[in-house]
Amino acid sequence: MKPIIQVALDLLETDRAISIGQEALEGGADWIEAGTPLIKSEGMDAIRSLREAFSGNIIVADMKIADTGSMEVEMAAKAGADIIVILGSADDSTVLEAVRAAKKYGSRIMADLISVNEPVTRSKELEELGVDIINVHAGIDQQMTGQDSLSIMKKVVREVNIQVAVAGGLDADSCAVAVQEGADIVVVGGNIVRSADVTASSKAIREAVDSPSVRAYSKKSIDEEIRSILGSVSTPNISDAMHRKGAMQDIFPMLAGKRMIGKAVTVQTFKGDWAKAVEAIDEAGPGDVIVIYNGSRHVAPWGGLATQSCLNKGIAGVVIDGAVRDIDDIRTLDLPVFATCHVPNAGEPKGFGEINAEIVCGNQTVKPGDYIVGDDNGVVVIPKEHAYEIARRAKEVEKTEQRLFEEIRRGATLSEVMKLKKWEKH
Ligand SMILES: O=C([C@H](O)CO)[C@H](O)[C@H](O)COP(=O)(O)O
Repeated sequence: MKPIIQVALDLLETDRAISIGQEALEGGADWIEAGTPLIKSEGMDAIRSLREAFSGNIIVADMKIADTGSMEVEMAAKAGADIIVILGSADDSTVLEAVRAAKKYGSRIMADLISVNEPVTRSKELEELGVDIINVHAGIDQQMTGQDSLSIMKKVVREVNIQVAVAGGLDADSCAVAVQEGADIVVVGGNIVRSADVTASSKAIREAVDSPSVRAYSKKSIDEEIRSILGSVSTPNISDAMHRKGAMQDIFPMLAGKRMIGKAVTVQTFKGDWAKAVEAIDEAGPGDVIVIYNGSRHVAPWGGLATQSCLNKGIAGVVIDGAVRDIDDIRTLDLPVFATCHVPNAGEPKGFGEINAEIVCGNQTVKPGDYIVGDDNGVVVIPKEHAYEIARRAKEVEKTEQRLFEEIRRGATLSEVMKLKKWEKH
């Protein structure tokens, strides 16, 4: 049987959900899911509206039922849902009540294994309890910390005889792997609904699940993955992902149009003393960013010769809380340089300070190995221990903005698209 694509409409407003759902169906999606955020935002009316708009399609209500199984299934079924989602971790009494109610109203039950400790054992129990579909799911917050659902899904498909769905940040490549490993249903949210071209994204997933064998899936190292994700987002996306933290203050690009991503080699120096700053070039390697605290706007610990030296070593860029000089040379060289200002005079190479100690640069703490990203907006520092999660969250921000941009391009204003008045704090 052809694999089923369930598009998860994780939006806050029904009107946007309907138009995005229509575009997803044009690309080849099969089932329409009223996402949990949509149901929480607009209630059963969201399901009613989707039922009306998509009369020929299966409607899944992602209720994530935790209790009162019968009552909540009845609500969703009467609103028009064909499949209703309960939490796999719900008590057996709730699951049984949900299953009984679903039978009464001619609906099916999908059990979501999000945060279930023993997913394989629980899947077998859920099958026994009468659930129709198991959904092996890494939740959106879990995905941001690197959890994925495919490895568990592979085990679950071998143990149960009911349909198995898989969800959790799936894209065309991972959908292809999922169906090759036996998934009957792929549930895709963000990678369809937050893309600028929903139809094209949905089509790419359709092609991937229909011809999965032609795709190669290569696993990157964590550092490669972090760098690759950070390479596709902006410093504003990262700042949003960090809840408006991480941006260096009073540090500006010295040349326009340069993007910089790398791991910090830190330098603490004092007012114009350029010895440690320049020695750090020899300590740093390809892909590193030298981050210097110098503390003077009037004497520079950095200039054109140091910049050229970095290029010889494949260093990714330089950030200076302080001044640079030789700005005319720096502008002709291909190295991203960020600093407080530029001045004519250098200091002296006295040798005070330290390389690779924790420093404060642009009013942000920077540890050796933290990820530093710079672009025309400025520089952000990402603590290394949270780099993967922040990169993933920044990517989600970027996807959301792409979709908003597209809707605004079609003629709406930002406040209209975001329903700003409705979502003001009361
Ligand atoms: O169920 C979901 C999540 O818990 C939010 O309610 C998502 O619909 C599901 O994870 C699919 O979305 P993506 O992970 O963005 O593909």
